[in-house]
Amino acid sequence: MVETGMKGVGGSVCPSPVGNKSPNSGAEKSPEEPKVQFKQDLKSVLVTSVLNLEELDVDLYRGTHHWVPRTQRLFGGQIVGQALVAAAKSVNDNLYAHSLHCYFVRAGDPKVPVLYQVERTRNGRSFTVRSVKAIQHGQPILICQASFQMIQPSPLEHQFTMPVVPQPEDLSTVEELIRIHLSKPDLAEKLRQGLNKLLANEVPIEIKPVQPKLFSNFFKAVPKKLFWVRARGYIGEGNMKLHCCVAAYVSDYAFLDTALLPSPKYRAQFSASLDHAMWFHTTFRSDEWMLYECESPWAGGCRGLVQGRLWRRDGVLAVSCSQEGVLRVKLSKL
Ligand SMILES: CC(C)(COP(=O)(O)OP(=O)(O)OC[C@H]1O[C@@H](n2cnc3c(N)ncnc32)[C@H](O)[C@@H]1OP(=O)(O)O)[C@@H](O)C(=O)NCCC(=O)NCCSC(=O)CCCCC(=O)O
Repeated sequence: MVETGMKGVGGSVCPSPVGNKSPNSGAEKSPEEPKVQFKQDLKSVLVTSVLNLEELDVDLYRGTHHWVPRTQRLFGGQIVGQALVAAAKSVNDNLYAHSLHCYFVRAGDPKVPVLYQVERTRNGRSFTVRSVKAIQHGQPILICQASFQMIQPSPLEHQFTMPVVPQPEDLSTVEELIRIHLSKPDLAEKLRQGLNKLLANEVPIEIKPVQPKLFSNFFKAVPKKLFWVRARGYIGEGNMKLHCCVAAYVSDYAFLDTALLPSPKYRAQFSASLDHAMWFHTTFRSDEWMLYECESPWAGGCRGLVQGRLWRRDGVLAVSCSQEGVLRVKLSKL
């Protein structure tokens, strides 16, 4: 794993301890307060496998796959998460990722592992930069630059306000929503097959949509969506570097399709993320519910731009993300 031990990161936005507490936590419990859901004590596969890179040589690592999207190209979030693990292994313990910028230059092949080659670009007094190349078949599939900083508290602080939404305990998971659809006797056979395939997915992320109907992509809507998200399984407190790598994995999921929301008459024939950028603002736990606020300010030229914010439950903005993806669409038959 990246590093072990209890470490904080950032702290400039909110010097609160690691963890995503509900806005009411610490206060006396009111009868309306939702019950806290405890996770199974099963370690997240993201920690035990996906982000657990094998060290082959100095600054050279190998990563394997767990879940592969139906497109049969490697999941972008997996490659970014693994690249960040590789980069983080070469920086001092007192440095934490504050941003990364990646280009997906070739489709990842799920049949072979990915090699991660780290270049120690610069070690500064406060900031340290690493460049990582993800390689398959001797060619780069991703180029990534990650910047790390030592903790530097600052009086300069502000953040947007978290949207007010229902708490995850009051919402259904994607799987629960799919099962409700599947129980409808008049469901078209093609849709039933598609939903069953989705259920068989072993994506190591749990999602609770705030507006479930937007997840079906059948309704015209402004290009904004909100969902609660967390890593499946337990990761635990204390390894902020690892939580950032898991957030990198999570942040690419269900992100780009925000750009399709205003155009339900089209469906993506070919979609793939072209680039992905992240900014880590403060401490959080990626195995606890975070609100992912996604919006697409623009689409055109067979591309879509999406921007996202990952909020801790206590209203602290933890991570910001941006991505442009290629979106080639065709008229939807449904
Ligand atoms: C394909 C990328 C983006 C670059 O494209 P291009 O330079 O065009 O590459 P080619 O290899 O020449 O073409 C690829 C593919 O596209 C077809 N193509 C190209 N141009 C056109 C055109 N003008 N009109 C129609 N079709 C065109 C071309 O024929 C090829 O089709 P194919 O033969 O059927 O393959 C390239 O840079 C790339 O692949 N980059 C990697 C992108 C990537 O893998 N990103 C990460 C994965 S995406 C992801 O994980 C999203 C999350 C999914 C999970 C979820 O939310 O559910």
